Amino acid sequence: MPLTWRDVLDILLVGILFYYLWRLMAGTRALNLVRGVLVYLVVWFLASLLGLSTLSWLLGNAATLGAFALIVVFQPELRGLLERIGRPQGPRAPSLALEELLLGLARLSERRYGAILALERRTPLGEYAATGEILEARLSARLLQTVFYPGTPLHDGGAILRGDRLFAAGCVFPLSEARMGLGTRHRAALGLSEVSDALVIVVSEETGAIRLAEGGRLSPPMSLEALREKLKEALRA
Ligand SMILES: Nc1ncnc2c1ncn2[C@@H]1O[C@H](COP(=O)(O)OP(=O)(O)OP(=O)(O)O)[C@@H](O)[C@H]1O
Repeated sequence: MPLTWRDVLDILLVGILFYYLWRLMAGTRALNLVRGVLVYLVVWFLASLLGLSTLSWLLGNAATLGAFALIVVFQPELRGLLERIGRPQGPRAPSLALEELLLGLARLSERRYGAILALERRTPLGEYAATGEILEARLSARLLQTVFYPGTPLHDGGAILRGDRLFAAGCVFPLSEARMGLGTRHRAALGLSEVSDALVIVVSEETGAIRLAEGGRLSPPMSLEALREKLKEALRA
């Protein structure tokens, strides 16, 4: 059968689809899943090819059950994936009071006030804001210190920035499953960055170190200068 332009288009689109899926999954647990599924399919294929009927029957039946099990186990990743596919395009964030934010972070870090701050971008974080207290207050360095002052009812949990407003505080973020040798504050920052496009800043209570979680990756401790550049760049994109 001759190759038509439709076949070429078909192959091209499938290629692009796989390329984007691969990019979306890079650095997530889902990549291990894909490798696992590929090994499974190869073994299944070989079993059928060699006529190993019991093994191929077993693998065939387990595949149906396994598909449902995978949907349950990888529900957070699938959710993150679908969210990224459906994310609206356009400006990523309204104006951010960057210098006020950096000043606040500097104070939190000096004083070792543990903090977790999510900068909302295209993914609406309303459902996480609803787990805490809605503040809708103009962001200031002093407000940040007040919210994260140890012992206040709102210091426990994460805060959400929407543009130049501190939208909510005391919020519960989803915990990442990744093993990284850090506590729940860092796991919550990473977790939220896995299921949304938020930039999540963490200040460690133990060391005062500032890190940034974005797209399922947590940075090493970074200086305020580096964070300023990173935020400028990310919010421009
Ligand atoms: N799911 C969550 N969402 C938002 N914040 C959370 C969540 N889980 C824990 N936290 C915050 O993390 C705090 C516990 O931090 P923990 O000491 O376990 O973390 P850590 O990563 O070791 O950070 P640190 O270096 O600050 O000690 C809690 O008091 C709470 O404020």
